[in-house]
Amino acid sequence: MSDEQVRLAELRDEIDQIDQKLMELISARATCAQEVAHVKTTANPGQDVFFYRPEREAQVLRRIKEQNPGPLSGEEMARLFREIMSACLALEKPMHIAFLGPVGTFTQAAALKHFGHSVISVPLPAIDAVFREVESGAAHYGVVPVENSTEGMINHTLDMFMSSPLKICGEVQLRIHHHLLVSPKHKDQEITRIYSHQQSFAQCRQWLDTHRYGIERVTVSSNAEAARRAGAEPGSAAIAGDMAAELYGLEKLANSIEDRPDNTTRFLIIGREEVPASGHDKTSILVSMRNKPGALYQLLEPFHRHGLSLTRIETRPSPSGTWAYVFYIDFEGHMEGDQVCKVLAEVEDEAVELKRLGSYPIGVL
Ligand SMILES: O=C(O)C(=O)C[C@]1(C(=O)O)C=C[C@@H](O)C=C1
Repeated sequence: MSDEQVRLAELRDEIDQIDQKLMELISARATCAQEVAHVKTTANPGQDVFFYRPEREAQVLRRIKEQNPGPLSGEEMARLFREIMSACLALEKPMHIAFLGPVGTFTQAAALKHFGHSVISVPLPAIDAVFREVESGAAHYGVVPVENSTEGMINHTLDMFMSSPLKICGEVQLRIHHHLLVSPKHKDQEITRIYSHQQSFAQCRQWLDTHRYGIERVTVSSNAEAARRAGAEPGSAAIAGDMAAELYGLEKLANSIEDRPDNTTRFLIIGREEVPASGHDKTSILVSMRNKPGALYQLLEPFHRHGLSLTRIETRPSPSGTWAYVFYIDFEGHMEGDQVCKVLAEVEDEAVELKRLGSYPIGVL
């Protein structure tokens, strides 16, 4: 055997022994999680038991990122633990996660990033269908897009909160890379039509105008549907992400064609219960104010006075009447905190209506 072969054999032997220990430790962790489930169930007989604990998961993942010794990056290590926790949770209770489908969309990628791969993911055709699935109890949680860094808010999601009793339980951000995709079967044919979702066309507008000017752009209901069509129709291409490309066996004609290199979409996790504080949280509310001078100042002033940082404010037309508005506000802090309680009490005094959409851990992954 050469020196190289001897050294490789030694190192592989070492890796085998480490893997054995890792396996034993992961199994011990999984047994612990089963015991946690037993404690939760026996402490709440006949009641709805919440096996998924977003605040605890956020604390675990934050600690892993902070204490990670390297050489793997904190993100990489957290991703591995994300999957371990996902498998442990599935042992406690398999989670049904509804998402804006079909299979292969960025929303599915966001759901898997947030919950890990050991969930049962349920694709639904529209944002309101995801809300309904969770409201009815058919799914434990739902995942819907809420804003994109290039294109702004997804108003349909915001508007759903006006009437839905659901709570926001978490958030997850996903870097969105779009590719120009074709079927390997038809790749020699001239492209006369490009399919994509309207948001993706908007996020790649400049690239398309420069590189594929004049080619027909056909808007479809999702990127995954665009990929499906490009796979079936000669002379067509799709703009979609990696998951859709893989699902329909498409090839990349051009990689990462989004106009802004930091193109990111934020998704919300919706559920039926409130989430306790994790130590690094955000709160979302909907507020409608009387239509009078200084109303917006009056709404925002308590946040400034109590030192609460606003991360977003959006205005939406109120369903109650013409020229009336509802403000959708995100800020740092948890509803269990003193400062947040004081601010919300003051806002409530002045508002026509205040709806607490939820406090939830700031995205870790
Ligand atoms: O700590 C809990 O409550 C658990 O159920 C354990 C555990 C874990 O594997 O660490 C699993 C699922 C929860 O979402 C959070 C954490």
